Amino acid sequence: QIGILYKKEIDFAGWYTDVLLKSEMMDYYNVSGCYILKPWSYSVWEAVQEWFNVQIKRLGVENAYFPMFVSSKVLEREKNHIEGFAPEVAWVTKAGNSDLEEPIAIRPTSETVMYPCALIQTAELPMFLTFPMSLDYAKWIKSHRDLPLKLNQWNSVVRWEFKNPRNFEEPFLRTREFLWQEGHTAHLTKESADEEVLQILDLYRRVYEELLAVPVIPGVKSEKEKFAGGLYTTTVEGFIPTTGRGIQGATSHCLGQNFSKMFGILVEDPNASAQSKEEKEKLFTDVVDPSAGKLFVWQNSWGLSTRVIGVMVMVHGDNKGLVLPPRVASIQVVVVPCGINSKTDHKAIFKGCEDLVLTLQNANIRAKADLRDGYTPGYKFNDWEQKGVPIRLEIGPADLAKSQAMSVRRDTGAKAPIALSNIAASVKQLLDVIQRDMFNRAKEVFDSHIIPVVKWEDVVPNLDDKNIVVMPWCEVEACEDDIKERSGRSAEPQDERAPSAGAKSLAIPFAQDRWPKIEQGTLCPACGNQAKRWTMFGRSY
Ligand SMILES: O=C(C[C@H]1NCCC[C@H]1O)Cn1cnc2c(c1=O)CCCC2
Ligand SMILES: [Mg+2]
Repeated sequence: QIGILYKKEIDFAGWYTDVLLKSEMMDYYNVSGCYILKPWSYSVWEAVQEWFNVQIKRLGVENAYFPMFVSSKVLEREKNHIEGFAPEVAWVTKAGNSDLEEPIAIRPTSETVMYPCALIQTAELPMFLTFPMSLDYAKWIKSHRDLPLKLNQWNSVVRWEFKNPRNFEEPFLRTREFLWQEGHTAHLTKESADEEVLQILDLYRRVYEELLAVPVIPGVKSEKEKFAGGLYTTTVEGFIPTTGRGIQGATSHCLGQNFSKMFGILVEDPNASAQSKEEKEKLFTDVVDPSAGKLFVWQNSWGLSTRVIGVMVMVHGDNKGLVLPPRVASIQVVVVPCGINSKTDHKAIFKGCEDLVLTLQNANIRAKADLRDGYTPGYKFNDWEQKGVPIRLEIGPADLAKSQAMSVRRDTGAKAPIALSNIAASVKQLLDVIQRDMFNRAKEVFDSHIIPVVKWEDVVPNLDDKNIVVMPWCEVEACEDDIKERSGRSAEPQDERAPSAGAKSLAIPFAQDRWPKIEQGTLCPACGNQAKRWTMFGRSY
């Protein structure tokens, strides 16, 4: 590889795909909107999975696997869940040369795969469903004692994103198939569901901040931006400084009882009086009367996808390529032999490199020696810098003589000799410093691009200056439509490739105390209604 050909701040799209290709994270595929995740990026996803799995299992979540196919009858059952999304659903209509009786959808998400009814809720269902079918989800919910039910899937989903030609698909950020985890839980009470929504959202915050060194802002979505099938949506919002656009990092929704009412997921109400015999009988008639001491369960669903990889690349990458946070780097330290020529004893140097790698590996540091023949040290330096390896250790005759290695940080380029004695502890410490510095730098950039705005005329200039604005906002849905409309035009001549689209509400941050308390009489800058909470608005992915 001859280095990254694009400059991040000049041609961001070109830079992004060049970095993904040259670092060997991704490769193109001949179905548009689909990409290959090569080991260098898949190992980042594995690091996220390993950490997240430990955390959700502590919360009592169990992993399961459901079919990827959904019948149209079931998919279109929860009306407002599907409306607006329909164009994105991919369908199987044939097997071999014969058409299928009924087209079958490929899951775009699995609510309608996992929640189909078990008990009757209306006579409209075909007869074969009028017996207590053990159909998936509700089968696990025979009694309130089975609650809370907490399942998660690691899988891929398909959304046939149709794009206007200008908006190229972006690998990891928006693809037609992507990997994610989708958690789906059922609770007896709203309180139990509410608590879990926030527990999961904080795990998402930690995936970004502690593993990927990417700062995010947790908050709640506006009514317009929330998941239409749910009760409310919480989110962790990220920021891509190069474009000044916000990006939804992951979402944790409370679905309320919307889906349980639609799919008839009922349990007997533990507080209801002991049901009479005939009331129990009633359950298996053709109409379930929820008032018969039954209650619809409260549900959550939450998802984080391989989008996290794209955000990490965009936030940390530079004009030499990828910059990996140590916590998710599959190689944290690369050892490169130097100063080898006809006069030097390269065997001793290679041995020194191999011993050093073993010492580091024994301390659980992911280290590798690059002893490839036929490549100069300079070539190797460039190669590993492109791949974003956090630390390079150079070992030459002079270093060996002084029993030291020359360390080079990928994030800042800083060089410093490190004594070989106790080198594992020093390298561990340096990795921690790199992880923390990467986060702190990104946080400082994010924070300095969130501009509090109380007058409308300050909105568009700040957006055009690649910022997010935070406003004391009225939370009126019509006002949000108006803001999107009015913030589309930009004072600057439009960059024909990335039109300055209107600003959407990104989140209502939970941490309102970053900004002055909103008093009676503080008016929404867009419409003049009484403001309620500080809300982030920005152009977004
Ligand atoms: O997927 C969700 C909600 C929920 N699904 C599970 C994980 C968390 C969360 O994303 C929202 N959603 C987004 N996009 C689509 C759908 C959809 O329901 C359904 C049809 C195709 C496109
Ligand atoms: Mg979508």
